[in-house]
Amino acid sequence: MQPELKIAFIGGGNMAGALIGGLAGKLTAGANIHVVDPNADALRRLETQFGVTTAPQIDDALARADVVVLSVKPQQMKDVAAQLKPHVASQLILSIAAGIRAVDLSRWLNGHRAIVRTMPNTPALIGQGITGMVATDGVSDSQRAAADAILRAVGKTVWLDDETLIDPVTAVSGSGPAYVFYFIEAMQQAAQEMGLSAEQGNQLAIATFTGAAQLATQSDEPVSLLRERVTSKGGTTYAALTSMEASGVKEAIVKALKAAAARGKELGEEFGRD
Ligand SMILES: NC(=O)C1=CN([C@@H]2O[C@H](COP(=O)(O)OP(=O)(O)OC[C@H]3O[C@@H](n4cnc5c(N)ncnc54)[C@H](OP(=O)(O)O)[C@@H]3O)[C@@H](O)[C@H]2O)C=CC1
Ligand SMILES: O=C(O)[C@@H]1CCC=N1
Repeated sequence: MQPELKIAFIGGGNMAGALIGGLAGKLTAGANIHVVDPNADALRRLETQFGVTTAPQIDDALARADVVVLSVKPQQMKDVAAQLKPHVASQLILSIAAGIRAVDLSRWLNGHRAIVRTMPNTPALIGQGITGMVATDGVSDSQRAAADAILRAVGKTVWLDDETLIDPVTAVSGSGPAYVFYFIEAMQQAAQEMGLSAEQGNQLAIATFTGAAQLATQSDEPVSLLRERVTSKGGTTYAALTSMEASGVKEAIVKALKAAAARGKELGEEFGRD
């Protein structure tokens, strides 16, 4: 534990809550985490659960932070940066927002150069997240290590050299848990339509995802080979995959992820303007 690392969160919503759950009392003491959010109920929950300090708006407490995590929606980022600007000096600014580019954050923060852009995901809540991250030139080695430690407290990290790759990361792993839940929902629906109970469908679909993901993680073989092993010639899996091919499921998934990446880029253009 780095008991002295002081982290401030601007925005105490879903993703910030997931990160704080992994950090408080583990990477740093809860009392070293400060959360700013206008919602009193959300702040009270975080105080009670993790022992963090809170405030309804940005104030001098931000100047004492080593790392300021920007965890508001992309649409809110420019206003937040304007409120934050007078309190920024040597802190590392760590953004988790989709779309918003480091160059825009830097401009809004008076040319601040220590910025890490990240894209985490909600399995961070149970320490199983994965985060794509990229650092600007002004980030020191110790700040980079601190950013990595923060995101590793809730899962794995993947560093990128090129900021434009954050949009594809957002499409794959940032939004990815939603596609998995969507696929599980479809399997649950099919199970029920074929006569299984909701509980049975739920259990079968979720355990299948967990088991297949663990198998893919632990296997040295490509997933395409793992898929082929399930697919007996002329059997049931073959029937299902042939039906999916005929419906263009893979093309639809590829198209959907490209739409997510395009939306990430668009969010940056839409909400990164002056
Ligand atoms: N959810 C996810 O799976 C992921 C989200 N992200 C990114 O994380 C960021 C947050 O997303 P998420 O947690 O889902 O969103 P939430 O809406 O749950 O959280 C944002 C919080 O910020 C608060 N807020 C608004 N304005 C301010 C302000 N001026 N000062 C302080 N707090 C403020 C909001 O309050 P109010 O509701 O009143 O506006 C809200 O509580 C987004 O930029 C998103 O792109 C990244 C990866 C995954
Ligand atoms: O949907 C979104 O815009 C955010 C970013 C990735 C996951 N949720």
